[in-house]
Amino acid sequence: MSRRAIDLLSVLSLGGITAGAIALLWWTQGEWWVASPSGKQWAWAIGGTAAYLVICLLSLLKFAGTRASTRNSDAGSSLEGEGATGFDVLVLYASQTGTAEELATETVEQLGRSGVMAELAGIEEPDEERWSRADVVLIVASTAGEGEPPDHAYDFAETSMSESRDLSSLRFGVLALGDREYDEYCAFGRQINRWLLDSGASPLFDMIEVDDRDEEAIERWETLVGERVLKREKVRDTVEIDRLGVGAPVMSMSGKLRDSVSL
Ligand SMILES: Cc1cc2nc3c(=O)[nH]c(=O)nc-3n(C[C@H](O)[C@H](O)[C@H](O)COP(=O)(O)O)c2cc1C
Repeated sequence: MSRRAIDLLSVLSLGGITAGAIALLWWTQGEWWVASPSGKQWAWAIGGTAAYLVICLLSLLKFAGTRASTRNSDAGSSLEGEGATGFDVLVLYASQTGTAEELATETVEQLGRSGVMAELAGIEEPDEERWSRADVVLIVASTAGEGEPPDHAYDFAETSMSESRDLSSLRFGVLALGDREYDEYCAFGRQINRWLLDSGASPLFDMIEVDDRDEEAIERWETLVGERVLKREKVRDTVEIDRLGVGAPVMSMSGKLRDSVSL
C-alpha cells in the first residue's frame, strides 16, 4: 500500500473514531453512571492504556528511523550510521502532484532494504559540490504544463541545467514520467537525461519513460536499480585481481570504482 493510501486510511480511521465518540455523547441520556470501576476493570483500563502508549512509542521510533534513512534535509551531508556503506547514492525527484516523489521514496526504500542508504531530495536541493560527491544519482522526474518542469524544479532547469558541469565521475539513471496525450512527452525527463550526458555522466541504463503510470515501465526501473546499483555497490568495496592466477593477490583496490569495473 502506498504512503498516501496509508495516510488517507489513518485520517479516515481517526475521523470515524471521533465521529463515533461524539455520537456516544447523545446515546448516554441522563446522569453519568457514578459507581467506581472494579479492580479488574481498572487493571484492563491501565493495561490497555499502557499497551496503546507502547505501540505509539514503537511507531514513533520506527517513523523517526525511516525519516533518518530516507529524508536527509541537509543535502550537503551524506548519511552515516548503521548499515551505511559509504557508497553515495542520491535519489532526486521532480514532481508536480506527488507521483514522482512517491516513486523516488519507494526507490530509496528499495535500496535501504538491500543495505544501501540513499539520500532523498528534490532535484533543486543538492548544491554543485553535493552532485560531484555522489557516486550514483537516480532521478525520477515528471513533466508538467506543456513540456515544462514541475514548479519546484523550474529554477534548477533554468540555471543549473544551463551551466556546463563536469559530472564525468557520476553514474546515473533517469525515470521520466509523462503522458503520451501531451505533445511534449516526458520532455523534462528527456532534458535531464540530455544534460547529464552532456555533462559527461555515464548512464547505468537507458532512460525509462513511464506513460501514465505504466506499471511495466516502473517494474523495469525497479529491476534495473536492483541489478545495476546494488550489484555495483557490492563490487565496490574491495576488488582483488589475481593476474597470476596462483591465488596471490597482485592488486587490491578499494574505494570508488568508476571506469575500471564495467557493468
Ligand atoms: C497539468 C498537467 C500537465 C502535464 N503536461 C505533460 C506534458 O507536457 N508532457 C508529458 O509527457 N506529461 C505531462 N503530464 C503528465 C504528468 O507528467 C504525469 O501525469 C506524471 O505522472 C505526473 O507526475 P507528478 O505527480 O510527479 O507530477 C501533465 C500532467 C498534468 C496534470
